[in-house]
Amino acid sequence: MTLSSLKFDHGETIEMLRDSVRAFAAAEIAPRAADIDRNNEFPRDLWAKIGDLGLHGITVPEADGGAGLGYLAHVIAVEEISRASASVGLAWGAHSNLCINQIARWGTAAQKAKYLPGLISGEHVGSLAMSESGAGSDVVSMKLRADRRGNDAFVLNGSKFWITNGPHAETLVVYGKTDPAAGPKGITAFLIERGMKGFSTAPKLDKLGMRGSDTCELVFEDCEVPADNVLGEVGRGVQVLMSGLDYERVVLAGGPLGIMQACLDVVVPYVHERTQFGQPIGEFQLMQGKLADMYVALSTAKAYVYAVAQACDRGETARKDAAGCILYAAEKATWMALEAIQALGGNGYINDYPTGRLLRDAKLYEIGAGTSEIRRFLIGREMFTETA
Ligand SMILES: CC(C)(COP(=O)(O)OP(=O)(O)OC[C@H]1O[C@@H](n2cnc3c(N)ncnc32)[C@H](O)[C@@H]1OP(=O)(O)O)[C@@H](O)C(=O)NCCC(=O)NCCSC(=O)C1=CCCCC1
Repeated sequence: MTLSSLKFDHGETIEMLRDSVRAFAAAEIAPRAADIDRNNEFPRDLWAKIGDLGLHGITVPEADGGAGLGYLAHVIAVEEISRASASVGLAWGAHSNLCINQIARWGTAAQKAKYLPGLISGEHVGSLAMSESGAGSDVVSMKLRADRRGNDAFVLNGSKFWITNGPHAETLVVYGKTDPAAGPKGITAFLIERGMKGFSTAPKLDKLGMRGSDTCELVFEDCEVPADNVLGEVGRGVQVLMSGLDYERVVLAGGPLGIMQACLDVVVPYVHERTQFGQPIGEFQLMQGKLADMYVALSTAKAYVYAVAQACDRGETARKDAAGCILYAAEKATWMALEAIQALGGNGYINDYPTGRLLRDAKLYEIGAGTSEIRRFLIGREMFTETA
């Protein structure tokens, strides 16, 4: 018997999308998830297969070669991929949302024609770089310099840190300071290509979790970038960055939803199979209480995340709730992975079971795309100012 879940009426297109991504992820990703984690390896071969499914350009308008489906569809695809492997879900979210969606939203016709086809087919991997070793939560204090050279180029010097997909990306959206004295108004976004002279990547970082999603430092040493590669306007990169973070938080909130579902996928069969004191452990009310709390947490998180994604699809700004839905989903995912370990007892603590991986992967979502503390700050500040 399979566990039934609360139905959200998202219409036929979204339900078909969910079914096809779920079937793909179950066949192509889930069987490899433990090895991907153990070997600390980004499964690049999946990119072409995801491209064949037409998923990479999920939010890109059809006129630009995408599927034109929107943010709710994007959340659901991240959720289903993350259910199979959270680290593949994260790497794909960085590719499809942080990179592709930003180019689709801000790119000129020429930029879109040049960069989107390779990213949408899966031939190329995409990345986005804002953080630096000294500018994480305080992202606008970034130091990467982008100095004008004549009318036609900028020269980038500095580095970016913790960059998801950095080791593999052919196309990167990178933020730098074109006017360091202007604070946030001195930020500009650039499109960077692997192979540009003066651009290199350091060895990948050895992370606690999300080990199928490679992360590294990017280094820029007199890297000359054509002025045509400015994404958006010079000096207005902070708008590109901040609005992108809102969409990123909503879309990546699909990750913790997938992790929570993966916890149930392990725990529910286990409580039937495992017997203690002469009966399946699911007969014990303390275990039924755990099941209930897990189910309610996932259903609540889904309702919040989906509602915010639908608001984005209606064109509403959702800064407070973008932060709110990922805050809630991420904290519940970490809690739920701990509950899953507890439900499996000794087995939950050994690596033959996926529970340890789920916990290590879940923790990233309380840090990446803004820490829980930054999310609370954003929500509280907006609540205070909008009621002043
Ligand atoms: C919120 C924050 C802590 C502080 O913001 P401030 O108060 O300085 O920003 P504020 O004064 O709110 O705004 C600045 C300008 O920006 C405009 N704008 C804001 N929202 C928007 C918007 N939605 N659309 C357009 N413009 C916007 C704003 O108007 C202002 O411009 P103005 O001065 O008026 O000309 C911000 O720094 C932040 O958020 N940090 C977390 C970074 C952070 O989350 N990294 C995570 C990187 S790691 C990551 O992403 C991943 C990790 C793992 C996997 C993949 C991804």
